[in-house]
Amino acid sequence: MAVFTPVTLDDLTQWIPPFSLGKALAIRGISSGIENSNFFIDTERGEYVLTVFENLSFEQLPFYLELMRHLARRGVLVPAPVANQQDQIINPLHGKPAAIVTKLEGDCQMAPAPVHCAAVGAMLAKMHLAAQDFPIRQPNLRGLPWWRETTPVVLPYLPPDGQQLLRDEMAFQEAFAASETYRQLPNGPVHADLFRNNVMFNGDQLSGFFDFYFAGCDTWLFDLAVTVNDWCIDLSTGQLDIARVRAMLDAYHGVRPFNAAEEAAWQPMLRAGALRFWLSRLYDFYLPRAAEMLTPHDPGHFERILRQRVAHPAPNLY
Ligand SMILES: Nc1ncnc2c1ncn2[C@@H]1O[C@H](COP(=O)(O)OP(=O)(O)O)[C@@H](O)[C@H]1O
Ligand SMILES: N[C@@H](CCOP(=O)(O)O)C(=O)O
Repeated sequence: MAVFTPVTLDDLTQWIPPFSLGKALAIRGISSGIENSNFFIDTERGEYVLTVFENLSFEQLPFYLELMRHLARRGVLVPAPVANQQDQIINPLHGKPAAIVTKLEGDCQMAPAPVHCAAVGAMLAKMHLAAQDFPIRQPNLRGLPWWRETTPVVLPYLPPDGQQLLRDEMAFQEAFAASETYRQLPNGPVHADLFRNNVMFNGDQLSGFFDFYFAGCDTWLFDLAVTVNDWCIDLSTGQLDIARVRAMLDAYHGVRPFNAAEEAAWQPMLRAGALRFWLSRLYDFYLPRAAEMLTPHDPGHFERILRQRVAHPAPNLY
């Protein structure tokens, strides 16, 4: 729905020469973004995506864009940032940071089958391995410290049974995060928001992961739990669909085998993945940002998922 900062073909024509993409031929705004102003641009060298960042600063952006550059160079399917002749990938446009990245072909797969889940699982494992030596470190900014801050802010808006669930789950997650099992979980840069709307498919062929702006360093299992909680469920109930879960986990394991600590941590981590998005959706629902123009996502969806994950044992990781 949003292009917050308009960019005309004239603006682009003046801005684009240092990128060696030839002349700008056309620009059209992408309506579906919610955070940034995104455009498809046609150049003499092909089609790209231009993003003008509305909230992230020049100081914050290198983690995300350099991570994408690092992953693309290692063959992980992600948009590759295009550098200018000075090798800069973040440049000011209308006073805001902006970047050009390669365009992923295809569309999002909003009704995934096991074949799609397998492709996502294998690419996610490949991404975790490829990001291991990424030199910039930033914690997951939506991790446990943020849950601690946010819980007391949203608690007053919840009915008694919701308050009880949130308090109990926070206590459970605090204990889990302090456990020896947790310490043994491999970690590194993760996407942390790999929902169906952040992956592109060209037919049944995965063409790439995008929207890295919640990425940070966290356990690899947390990333997988977030992904399973969106890709492998019945959206109306939050119940896991075992065929899709198996397809994703087996494909991931085939590229990056799980360890025993991860098996022990799997159910708590599925709960953590649900809690993280319950909290952010509660926050956005009850405390919307000024000038927020969007209908907030339903927090009840992740409350249902959390209750499901608490009540039912997780399928084996491997
Ligand atoms: N590299 C890309 N290749 C193809 N399409 C893209 C790319 N990046 C973004 N898009 C399109 O733009 C839309 C909005 O992008 P998104 O990153 O979700 O924006 P925002 O961060 O503003 O929410 C996506 O749904 C997708 O259709
Ligand atoms: N995936 C999150 C919201 C993050 O927004 P995105 O559209 O940029 O991925 C949710 O569903 O709560």
